[in-house]
Amino acid sequence: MSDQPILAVLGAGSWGTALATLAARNGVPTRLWGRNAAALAAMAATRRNQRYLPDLELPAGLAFEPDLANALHGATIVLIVVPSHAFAEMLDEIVPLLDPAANIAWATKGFEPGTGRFLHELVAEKLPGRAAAVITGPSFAREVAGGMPSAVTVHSEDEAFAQQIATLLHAPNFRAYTGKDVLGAELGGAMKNVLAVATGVADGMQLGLNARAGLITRGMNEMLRLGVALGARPETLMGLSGLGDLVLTCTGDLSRNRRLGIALGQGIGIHEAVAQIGQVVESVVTADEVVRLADKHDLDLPISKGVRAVLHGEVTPVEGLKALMAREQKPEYPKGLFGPY
Ligand SMILES: NC(=O)c1ccc[n+]([C@@H]2O[C@H](COP(=O)([O-])OP(=O)(O)OC[C@H]3O[C@@H](n4cnc5c(N)ncnc54)[C@H](O)[C@@H]3O)[C@@H](O)[C@H]2O)c1
Ligand SMILES: O=P(O)(O)OC[C@H](O)CO
Repeated sequence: MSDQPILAVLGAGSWGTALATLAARNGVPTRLWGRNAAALAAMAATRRNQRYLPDLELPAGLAFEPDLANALHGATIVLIVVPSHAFAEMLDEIVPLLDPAANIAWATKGFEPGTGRFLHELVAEKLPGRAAAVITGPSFAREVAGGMPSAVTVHSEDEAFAQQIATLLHAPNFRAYTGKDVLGAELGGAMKNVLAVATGVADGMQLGLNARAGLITRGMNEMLRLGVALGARPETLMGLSGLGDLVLTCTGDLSRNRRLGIALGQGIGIHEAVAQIGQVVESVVTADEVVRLADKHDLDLPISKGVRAVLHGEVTPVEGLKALMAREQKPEYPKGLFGPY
């Protein structure tokens, strides 16, 4: 691992731009690649990402590179921040272009659509032998870009690589904790997007604060049950990557997934709601994959399943809520907090 990393950030939306800015401010040579060459040229000229983070002044040390091969040339760390539906394709594109010394990090939250495979599984399959780390946790790009205090996690089986990524991003108001539970960290970041839709729907229907707290807590239970079944560490799910991001996204109106839920709860159709948000709303694809994984492990996750059904228009939000409330009475933790479930 090189002591003087060169960073390529792939994905010039709000989160890729915010993370690239943190690294560049730390003096790390950083290139930001995006698929829209005109947008990159405008960023280079104005030092602003006008569409995604207009208030952020982009540091002088941040370079913009529309050519993927140039962006990757000599880069020793590649940080992928494209939406989950584009993740596998992005890996395929970079495989022949990577520097032999390059290690891989990502801040995408989600699964491979259609298979429920974790992003770390895709990285291991397509880029074997390279250190791999996920950056996740409660972090609205706009707040990070505005220098507001934030704490995230970096998980990797390679502790030195996790530490290197944490150091690369560290700032007076940006703190990264490290860990080794890549699966747990990824599961928390993906599932909270689905659960945020549920609380958003309830808030859009003006069901009150009791409903919101109930959904967050029972949602956390779903995250723990699926996580433990898949081999995640419960403490990862109870930490920043799980509970932390769940609370943020279920209560913070900057969350696009929460805003989607609010719109659905107000009777707005899904296509119109997603178009109004105008950015990536990961729950739209992630809900299917959470339910796929739950079915595979024979787990009943009623909130996640309800969100999936509402997103597909199979039930209305009112019908979805009625179904949740009509479930049979049972103990809160039939088999203890951490299972076995
Ligand atoms: N924005 C946040 O606060 C935040 C925080 C943590 C994690 N994330 C995660 O980061 C990922 C990216 O989200 P974002 O917020 O930056 O999204 P965004 O909507 O702000 O931007 C999406 C970017 O992805 C690009 N893109 C879309 N399809 C692409 C493709 N096929 N190939 C290459 N680029 C493509 C778009 O051009 C755009 O630049 C998501 O998984 C999201 O959950 C976002
Ligand atoms: O806007 P959301 O709902 O995609 O959430 C953004 C981040 O994942 C919050 O940690």
